[in-house]
Amino acid sequence: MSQLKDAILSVTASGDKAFIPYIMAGDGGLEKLKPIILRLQELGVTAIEVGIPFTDPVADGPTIERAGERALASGTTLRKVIETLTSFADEITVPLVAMTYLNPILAYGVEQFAADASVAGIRGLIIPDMPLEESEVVHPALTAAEISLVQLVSLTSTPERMERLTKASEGFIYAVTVNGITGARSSFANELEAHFKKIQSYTDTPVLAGFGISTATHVKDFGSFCSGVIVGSKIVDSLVAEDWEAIEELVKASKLAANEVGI
Ligand SMILES: O=P(O)(O)OC[C@@H](O)[C@@H](O)c1c[nH]c2ccccc12
Repeated sequence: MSQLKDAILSVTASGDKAFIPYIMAGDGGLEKLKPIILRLQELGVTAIEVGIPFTDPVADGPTIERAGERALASGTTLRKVIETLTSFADEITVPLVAMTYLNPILAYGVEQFAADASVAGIRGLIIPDMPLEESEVVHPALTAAEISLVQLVSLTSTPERMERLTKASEGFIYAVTVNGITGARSSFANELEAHFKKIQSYTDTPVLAGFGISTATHVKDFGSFCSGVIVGSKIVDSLVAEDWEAIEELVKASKLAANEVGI
């Protein structure tokens, strides 16, 4: 069972698309984590991806990397993020998906991490530097704590690997939208449609698109052929600017059912 998957499926069953904002825990200080999470869930997001800052963030883009540097400078650690989340876990109504590299988890202790993360409201986990072949290091402890291990599927994966990653992915499939497609974003949706349909054909676990999604039009475009989106850099920038209107506009773009009937 996966609370994360269930949350996404209940959104798509109602005709809307899943919307998962990414935030960097500790950007602006850890005291901001609670108000940000509570406000995002009030806006109607499906889940929240919570990034844990790391000194060697090989998979992060420049915006996320800088946010990570700010978070580290303010003293943020995996342990402090979990403690902070736990302090208001009873107010968290959406599943949290932690995004952390493998090292901090190993340093914390895999079993202890899984148990503490679960109490903190973490229902999914993305470990971008852990290959599928090595996931047995963490998988049993995560399963015991009912935390879904989400796999990233990139455009460059071979068909065999794509199928393997897709079938192994829990909660949802994180389908990476970009690869050599830079600049003109207006056309990327069309090119990716076939790729996404292929991924979805392997599984009934929802496929979500992430990377480079920054406008309401992107959200709607991707929503037309997958189960929803993950938005990172645009959310991080908007939080720094305290531009909640921009965030609200993106979330609204995922509410297709409401838009159709004009409410
Ligand atoms: O920032 P973007 O282009 O909106 O993409 C989301 C991405 O940043 C976020 O999901 C993320 C942050 N760090 C990661 C590391 C690996 C995979 C994904 C991530």
